[in-house]
Amino acid sequence: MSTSIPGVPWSSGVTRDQAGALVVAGVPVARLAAEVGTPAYVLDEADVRSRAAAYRHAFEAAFAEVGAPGVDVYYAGKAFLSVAVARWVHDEGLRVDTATGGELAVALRAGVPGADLGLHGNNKSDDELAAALDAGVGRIIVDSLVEVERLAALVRTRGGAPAPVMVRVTTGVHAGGHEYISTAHEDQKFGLSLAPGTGVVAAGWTSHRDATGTPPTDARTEDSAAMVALLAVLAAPELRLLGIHSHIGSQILDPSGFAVAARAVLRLRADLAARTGVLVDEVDLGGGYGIAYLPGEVPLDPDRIAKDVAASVAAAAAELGTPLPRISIEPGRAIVGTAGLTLYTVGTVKPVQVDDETVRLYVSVDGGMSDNIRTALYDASYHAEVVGRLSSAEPVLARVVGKHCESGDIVVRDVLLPADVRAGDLLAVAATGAYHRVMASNYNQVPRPPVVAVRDGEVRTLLRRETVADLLALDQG
Ligand SMILES: Cc1ncc(COP(=O)(O)O)c(C=O)c1O
Ligand SMILES: N[C@@H](CCCC[NH3+])C(=O)O
Repeated sequence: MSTSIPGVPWSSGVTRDQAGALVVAGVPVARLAAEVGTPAYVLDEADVRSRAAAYRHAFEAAFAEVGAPGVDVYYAGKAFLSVAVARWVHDEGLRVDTATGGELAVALRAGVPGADLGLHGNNKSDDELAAALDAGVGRIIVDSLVEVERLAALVRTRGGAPAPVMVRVTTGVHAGGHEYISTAHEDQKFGLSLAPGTGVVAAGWTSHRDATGTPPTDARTEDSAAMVALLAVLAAPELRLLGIHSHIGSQILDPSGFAVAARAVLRLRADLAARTGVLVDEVDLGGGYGIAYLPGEVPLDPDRIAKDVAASVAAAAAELGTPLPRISIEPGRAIVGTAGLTLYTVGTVKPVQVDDETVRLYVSVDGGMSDNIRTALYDASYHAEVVGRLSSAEPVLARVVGKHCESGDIVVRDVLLPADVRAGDLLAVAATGAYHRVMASNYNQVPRPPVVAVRDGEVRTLLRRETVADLLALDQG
């Protein structure tokens, strides 16, 4: 995927005009600031669409090449979801993965058919499960033994067709940009372990038997939690087992973990078939494909990763003597991350003597940790530039900070900015399309910024700016 400004992770529609100001999909940043104000999240529609299409084509081609029966790409809506974005990705042939009743409601409002939706979550409420059943979602990804029981009971009470289910497993692969976004090691809350013997604990064996009376009849104490859950789904007439799901983490730049996880899942699928005669049709390998946040960083390439994963899946299936499953993946960040930037206005600029040799320029912007929590939460790194004008002043060490009452309110920890950066300058932070607006807060009663889409010189508001009146309206006195 080419960016028009080499090296910097702006969206593919970003250019500089003759005066040096940034232009996003034909819209100069000064016009954006005048029309929608700052701070604002700006999303390049063409970039989202082309990355969605690139992932779909790459995985379809790679798995067709190895003879797999098909591929589905689910856009992970947790990265950023609005009605328009759900429609864009669905137009591009993607399905939509949701993680809560709220995300499900947005996707449904967008008109995505239930059959093209999935529902995840380690702690789904009965209301969320019922909403998924009402919508006829294509798959519910169960995350615990208790949920298998609860979902079966819900279907029993409501009547109707068996619920289509995938079982989320943890493969023990440690991958991802930060411990908090790594999801397949043992000591965390997601999924069901593949390690032998873990089924005993996961099932709360005795109490599980006593409490519910419906342990899978042929489960053994040496079984993994994942195996016990699969057997439980097969034993429940209210559930229809579609397949096995694995998601190893997020912002993964070393692709080796995908192959290891894929092999582990295929082995479990073969073990289940040997045990029960049921060879499940589908395997989901999750999302997690890393993007560039800094100039020079190299994102995962969809064609490369698709070929590698397809080769590993094909090799594992051949070794195990099982036919290839239908494959699905769930990229989120890789679809919307690079498409977004956050546009701020600079306020206070304060040089601070840090030690005998170093002066750091603290550049305050009109947002902060309420619109970008990733720096504080994951120690994430970003690139920022003064984007309203070209400066010939020398670059100096700077830190972009927000307006919150917190010294950890840092947006960009270290960046070189022109020494003449001043109040009123427009400043943009790159690669903020994923996990920014959706993780935004109202800390210090700061209203959340809008999300605007740009395309061919047009600006369209996807989510309007919150106002103080919105916040006051929540306050019931
Ligand atoms: C189950 C599941 N699928 C997909 C994703 C999307 O991950 P990413 O945005 O890194 O592609 C996540 C988030 O880590 C997830 O938990
Ligand atoms: N919110 C995280 C990713 C979590 C992925 C969802 N399981 C981030 O900003 O990187």
